[in-house]
Amino acid sequence: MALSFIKKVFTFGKPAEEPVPAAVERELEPRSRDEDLPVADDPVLAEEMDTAGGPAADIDDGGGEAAVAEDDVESSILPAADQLSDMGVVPLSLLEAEAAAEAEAEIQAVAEPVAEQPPSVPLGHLPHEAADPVETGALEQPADLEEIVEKLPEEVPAEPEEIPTEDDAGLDSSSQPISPPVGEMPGRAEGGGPEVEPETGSPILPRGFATGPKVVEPEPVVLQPKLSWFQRLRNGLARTSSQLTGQITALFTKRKLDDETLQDLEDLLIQADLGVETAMRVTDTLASERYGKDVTGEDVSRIMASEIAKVLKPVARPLQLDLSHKPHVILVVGVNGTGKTTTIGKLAAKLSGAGLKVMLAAGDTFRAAAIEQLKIWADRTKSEFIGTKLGADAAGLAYDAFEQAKAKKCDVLIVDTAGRLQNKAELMAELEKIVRVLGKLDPDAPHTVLQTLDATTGQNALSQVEIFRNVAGVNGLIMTKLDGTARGGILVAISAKHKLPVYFIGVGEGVEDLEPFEAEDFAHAIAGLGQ
Ligand SMILES: Nc1nc2c(ncn2[C@@H]2O[C@H](COP(=O)(O)OP(=O)(O)OP(=O)(O)O)[C@@H](O)[C@H]2O)c(=O)[nH]1
Repeated sequence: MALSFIKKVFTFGKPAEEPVPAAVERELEPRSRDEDLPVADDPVLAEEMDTAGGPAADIDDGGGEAAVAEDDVESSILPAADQLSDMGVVPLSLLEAEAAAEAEAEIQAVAEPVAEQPPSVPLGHLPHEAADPVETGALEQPADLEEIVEKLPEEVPAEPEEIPTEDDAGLDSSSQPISPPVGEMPGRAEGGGPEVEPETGSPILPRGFATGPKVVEPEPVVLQPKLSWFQRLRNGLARTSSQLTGQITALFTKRKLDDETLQDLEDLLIQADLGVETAMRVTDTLASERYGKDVTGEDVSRIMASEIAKVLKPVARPLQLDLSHKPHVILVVGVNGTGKTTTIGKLAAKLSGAGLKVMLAAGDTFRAAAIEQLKIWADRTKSEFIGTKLGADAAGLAYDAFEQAKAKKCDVLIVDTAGRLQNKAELMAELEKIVRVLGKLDPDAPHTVLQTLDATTGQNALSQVEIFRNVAGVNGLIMTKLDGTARGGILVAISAKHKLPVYFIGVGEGVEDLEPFEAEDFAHAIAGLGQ
């Protein structure tokens, strides 16, 4: 390499009449052969630039040592100036040397951009719309470019490098971009998550896949809008109301109100558990107002809501607490699973939240889980708690509870009882005993006997009230599980028949899902109307 530069910078032409001395020729001859010189990797451009005064320092191909070695070689093979003249060697002029160096630099300047053509935009594959910069003259092509390119076959790929496509990987690329969009890049978590260093040599994956460690996204905080009680009631009664109003609308589509439609409506309302009495009230009112006229489903819903409200108003009463009694005793009874324990917890939350001192007594001595469940509610609601061992006498516990509540000056004592089927005489007798024992401690106790009713049981709830009323003297009702049932109409039938106060209704398992019973709200919700 250095030798080629030397060849360019120095002319070895000598006057013919002055032959080179044989000794000198011998000394020069072996060193004039390229193969005898140490050769760097890039024998043409970089080193020549270096020697020609170009930016040698910038071109460090890692062969620094080689360059130093070449310098040594050059100095060892370069004859001194006076020696050259002695040898008849005539140095090129400075201008000639510069011209040679410039020529080499030009070759490199032209060659480099060609060699750096991005493989993804191959020549000849420009879109037709895009003007060819060479054709338009925007990019002036050097006249000798072809020649230069020919000289550098290894540096200019004849064919552009193909980017491997999904086809190459045996995958369908018909609708695939060559570069997958952000989020589908290998090594990048989907959804633009934190970037993950792609593994070297990782394959191009189909859409919907990503490589790298699983990125755990933080749980999005979903703020639930706070619903009003009426909204929750409507949601809870949605199944009941949609079934009812759907059937009514179907019945009154393009029909005048006649005897037949009235009879159909009455049947429909009875099947919806509203009870015969309420069904007849609705049809009578409808007939008196609209007989022989066109009637819409909404007309019927409004009249139905109005009649239901009339039935419910007398029973929608607040639970009266006589706080002259310390404690006011509430005995909670009902069939298994109707929601006694849960309802006690919800009531305790309301009462202790209002500043009353409450004691909860675990009178369901049949179920260990029931005792534990009530203890949890007592802790949650900061209420006093009294329990006994499994299988112990429930009446005895009721007695102890009253004594303790009195001693602790509790305002309210709520006694849980075991669920029992109304036809189990033995269990019903035990319930009677609890009532008797409490009556011995305070002639008015229990002051309130609350029965929980599960709305999903439908017509069966009517007979449950009948029996518990006779055995335990039930004097108030709470209907639970009005949410998710299509049988909410049963509350209307029970109210019409027993005329017992309905204090609260439950529309869910949460502590806030128990609210005072409001006749108008319930009537509107069940008829699918607004407040
Ligand atoms: N969806 C819904 N579930 C309720 C409601 N009230 C109570 N529950 C659920 O009904 C189930 C039974 O409730 P409990 O309070 O254990 O009933 P219980 O009458 O004490 O049961 P026993 O001790 O077996 O007699 C529980 O899973 C409660 O969470 C309500 O209003 N709506």
